[in-house]
Parts: sequence; structure tokens; C-alpha cells
Amino acid sequence: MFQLNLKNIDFSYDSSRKILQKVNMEISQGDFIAITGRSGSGKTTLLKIMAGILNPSSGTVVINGQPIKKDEHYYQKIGYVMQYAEDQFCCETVFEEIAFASKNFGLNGIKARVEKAASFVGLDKKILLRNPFDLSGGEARKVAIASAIAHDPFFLFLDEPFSGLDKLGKENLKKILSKWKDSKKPVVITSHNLKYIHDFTNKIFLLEDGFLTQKLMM
Ligand SMILES: Nc1ncnc2c1ncn2[C@@H]1O[C@H](COP(=O)(O)OP(=O)(O)OP(=O)(O)O)[C@@H](O)[C@H]1O
Repeated sequence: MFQLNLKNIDFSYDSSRKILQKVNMEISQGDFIAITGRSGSGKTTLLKIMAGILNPSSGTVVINGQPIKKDEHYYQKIGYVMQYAEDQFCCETVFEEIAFASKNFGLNGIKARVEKAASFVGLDKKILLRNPFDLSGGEARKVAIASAIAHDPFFLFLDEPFSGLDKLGKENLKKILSKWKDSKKPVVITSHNLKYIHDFTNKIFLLEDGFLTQKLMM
């Protein structure tokens, strides 16, 4: 079991604007955390810092009391679903896409992992041979999630996963998230619109002018 803490995180891309200011957050077993805020408020940036993709300008990301080391041990604990599924695709088949991280980490049982992840998100086996760039938005999002979970991460980070989905796609995604929640492994999700995830979340944060504040749950 792992706990992640963001401690006094500041971040700027350049000197014109502070994107994050003194951001603190704890992410523990059982958490389903939503981060909301207007477009451009820094939600993706914050998620990338948690995932070890971006370095904070100051402050620390801590796992079980120790600053994270951006190495394979850390990245293997993370599943990251990008805002636009196609941005994370790099392979010629859906199978290879879902297998990609597990292969990189040198894990065993690749075929079983891919099939388990595909089945978890409700992907038909026939789709595994398709090109990931030729899928519908809903299928692509499922492949992106399967790719993020096949290596069995502890933390799951999803960036605006409901965007671009139709009503059925949103309902499907809610079912996937609801199943994942049963594992009690922590989830952090960014969303403009909380209505789809309100039922799952135990903590809601608002990012505004660089500052993160926790909202009271209704
Ligand atoms: N690589 C970059 N270089 C410079 N500025 C950037 C870079 N990436 C993002 N930004 C800027 O940083 C700010 C925060 O961006 P970010 O993508 O984190 O916001 P967001 O809340 O996720 O937005 P959205 O809801 O529209 O996805 C924005 O003003 C954006 O233009």
C-alpha cells in the first residue's frame, strides 16, 4: 500500500505566470479525488507533477514519506490516462498499445494482462488487432484506460476522461470507474464537470489562480 503527498508544490512554465502555488494534497488507499477548475487553471499540469512527468519548480512529491525517484519503480505504480487518448498511443495495434507499459517494465504474462485489462474496460477481443488510431472516441478512451491499468498500477490518474464521449460512452466510463473503485486503489481525476463523478468522489478540489482548495462534499 502506498501514500502520495504533494508538499508545497509551486510550478511555472515561464516567468509570466505561476500555474501552481503552495499546493498540498494527500492521496491514500480508498481515495477517489476529483480536481476541477476552469480551462487553463492547471489541472493537467498538477496531474503530470503527481505522475512524475513534470518536475515542480519547488516543493516535493513524496511517496510513503520519501521524495519520489523518477525511476521504473515509481512509474510502475502509476497509471496515467491522457486527456486525448490518441496522444498516448504509439503502437500499430491495440494489443501492442495495451501491452506497451507492461513490456517496458519487463513484466510476465503479457497476453493475459492485455486480455484482462481489455475485458475490464469492456473491449471486444476482436478490437485487439485493430489500429488504435482508427477507433471511435469511446473505443479509444477504453484502450487508453486498458493501457494505463494492464501493468497493475497502484495510483490511477485520469485527465478529463469524460470529454468527447457521448451519453453511452459516459455511462460506460462510469461503470469502469465504479469497478476500479472497488479495488480501493486511489484515483485522481480531473474534470470540468463534476456531475459524472460526484457519486464516486470522496474529495473534491478546486484549482483557481494557482491555489488548490478542498470543497465540502454535498
Ligand atoms: N508546455 C507548456 N508550456 C507553456 N505553457 C503551458 C504548457 N502547458 C500548459 N501551459 C499553460 O499552462 C496553463 C495550465 O495548463 P493546463 O493544461 O495544466 O490546464 P488545465 O486546467 O488542464 O486546462 P484544460 O481544462 O483546458 O485542459 C495554461 O495557461 C496553459 O496554456
